[in-house]
Amino acid sequence: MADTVSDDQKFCLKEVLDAFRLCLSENREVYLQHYVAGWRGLIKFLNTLGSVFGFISKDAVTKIQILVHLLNGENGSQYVTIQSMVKYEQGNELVDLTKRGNNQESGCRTLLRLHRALRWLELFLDRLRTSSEDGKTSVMCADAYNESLAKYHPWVIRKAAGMAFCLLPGRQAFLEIMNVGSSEQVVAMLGEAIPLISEVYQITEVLYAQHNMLDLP
Ligand SMILES: CCCCCCCC/C=C\CCCCCCCC(=O)N[C@@H](COP(=O)(O)O)[C@H](O)/C=C/CCCCCCCCCCCCC
Repeated sequence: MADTVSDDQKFCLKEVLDAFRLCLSENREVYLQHYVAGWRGLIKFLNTLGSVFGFISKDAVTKIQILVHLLNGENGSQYVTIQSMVKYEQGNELVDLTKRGNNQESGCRTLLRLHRALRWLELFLDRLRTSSEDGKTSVMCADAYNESLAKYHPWVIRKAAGMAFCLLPGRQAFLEIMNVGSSEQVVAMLGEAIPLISEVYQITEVLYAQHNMLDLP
């Protein structure tokens, strides 16, 4: 029977690993183009999980589209790295710092939402990597969410997310979707990917803290 998912829509952990590796420049700047590519790869995974996860995927896609639009726009050269984006948007008063105003779709605000989600991803993947064969992905996902993203979400989103987590496939099926090979191979690749994701997260966190932008509305 023909495969209904075309190859470029299929999730591949290696693709995500490569994107996050390419994110980092020699002087520890973060290339926005590869950051976006990493998220695009992750969304493919989300899309394999069914329509219950559609509201999460939709929000992530919207945010990625905002960043792609800025990258491809007339000021695209200012958006090559997260560092240059922050400098440009702050220097030109393109960021709403305390309350939502004219810049609701600034690159800085949009990326901050994905940045917070990246912390969830790091915590979740680390649990997945170190869990036993009978570990429950729904619990790992919920614990990682409660430790990171949940504090930024209103009750209704937390509730919907919690219900969706209960429908996650088991650990073995989860590892198979990664398209890497045996469980051992997936675990080894996660061991490579997590430090890269963590480094990108830390660099962004420090940058946003230096510019007092960790609480953008
Ligand atoms: C290595 C592969 C294995 C893991 C693959 C994971 C794939 C995950 C892909 C995407 C993750 C979702 C990213 C969600 C970004 C959410 C950003 C956000 O916080 N948005 C909220 C605030 O935005 P504004 O209103 O201020 O513009 C927005 O309100 C959120 C709406 C949607 C709900 C977000 C719930 C997030 C749950 C994260 C866990 C995803 C579970 C995936 C299960 C594998």
